[in-house]
Amino acid sequence: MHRREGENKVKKRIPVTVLSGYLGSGKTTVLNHILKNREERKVAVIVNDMSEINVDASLIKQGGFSRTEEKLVEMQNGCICCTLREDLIKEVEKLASAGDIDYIVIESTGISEPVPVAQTFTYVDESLGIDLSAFCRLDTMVTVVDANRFWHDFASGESLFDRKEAADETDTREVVDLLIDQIEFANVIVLNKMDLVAKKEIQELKAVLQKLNPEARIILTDHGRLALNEVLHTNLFNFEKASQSAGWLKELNNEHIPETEEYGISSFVYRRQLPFHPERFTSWLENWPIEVIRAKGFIWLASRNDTACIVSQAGPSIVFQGAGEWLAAYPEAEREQVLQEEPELLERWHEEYGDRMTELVLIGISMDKEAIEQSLDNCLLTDTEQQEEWSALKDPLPPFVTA
Ligand SMILES: Nc1nc2c(ncn2[C@@H]2O[C@H](COP(=O)(O)OP(=O)(O)OP(=O)(O)O)[C@@H](O)[C@H]2O)c(=O)[nH]1
Repeated sequence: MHRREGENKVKKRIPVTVLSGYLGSGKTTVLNHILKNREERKVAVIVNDMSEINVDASLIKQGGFSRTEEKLVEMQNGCICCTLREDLIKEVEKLASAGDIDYIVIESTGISEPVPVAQTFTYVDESLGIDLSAFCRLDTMVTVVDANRFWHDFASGESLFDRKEAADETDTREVVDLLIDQIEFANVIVLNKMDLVAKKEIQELKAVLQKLNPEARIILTDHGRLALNEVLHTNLFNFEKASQSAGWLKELNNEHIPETEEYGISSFVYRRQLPFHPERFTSWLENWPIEVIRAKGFIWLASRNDTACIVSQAGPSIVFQGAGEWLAAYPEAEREQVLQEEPELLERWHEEYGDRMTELVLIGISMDKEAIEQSLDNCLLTDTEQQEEWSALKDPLPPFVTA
């Protein structure tokens, strides 16, 4: 009896598809295509667009549906950007509780990060007293990629601010970082505008995207024409899984993704249990090998011996920051406690250095693995340098900003 009630409850939760994708990639085109082909489904739409609303309003009104059945909600006082959006939560709740809706499709702005949008559906907002997961469930995160602009945007080195597309003057995000976030968190990647790109280039780009996100389903489209079941009712979204689906993370966790030989796309992990010399490593960062398109991982820098550093690169954007202390730098009692609780950490524990280690995943096209490894090895402390006082080594990198 109880089980049946539970099942009914789950069935009633309205599935939600979120359309992300950089500005102009074709989100609205996909949305209009969904509305044109929705057949009997009663689809409500939430548009959160910084630019003018260009969802075909006639598609919303057409067909004699009442407003409760088909609804277009426009949210123009801001965007679903970097924080959880109170207005999004309220809108979704309003739509869901009005009933008589089969599906909700949200078009987020081209500059929104996907994780906070997804969190909107999984976290209870105590200040509002609303738990969206009681009304609806996130079904699919879709990212639309403009096949014709991808490499241009990827390599541009521009920030959203440079392009006058930033949320405000404090928004310093780089275009390429946003592209990567949207790709790495998607269940479905719609590689759109294939009519504008040669077939071979499309296949190569598809292989790159698959390497960046091995879990994602990739659909090739022109003018957003896709089968609706590829983006609606897929049941693909799972927060835990989505957070673990990035290609670099899989590689770091030893789930090597087979190479795509045809296009020379490959990946490897650079692992060493010796620290980098700060000057030589900085100079390596400044001369980043162009064939590496995405890299992320932990760095052990001799001059910051207690801090696990993180480097995250996507195209020309390289972010280097602190990620907390190595466990080996903890006070002894605390360290012992953690090691007791997580004994698997001991498997990689070095007698002298503990968990200090560089582990960097590199994904690229036509990479010369040996040459890259050699160039990184050249940055490691030499035997003589290991005898010196590491904290006295000149460190040209800026200090980490702590929140
Ligand atoms: N050639 C071609 N043009 C397309 C395709 N898909 C969309 N477009 C055009 O690309 C432009 C941008 O498409 P939109 O659907 O408005 O893109 P968007 O992602 O919603 O854009 P923003 O709302 O500004 O972020 C429009 O002029 C579309 O007609 C396609 O597959 N091929």
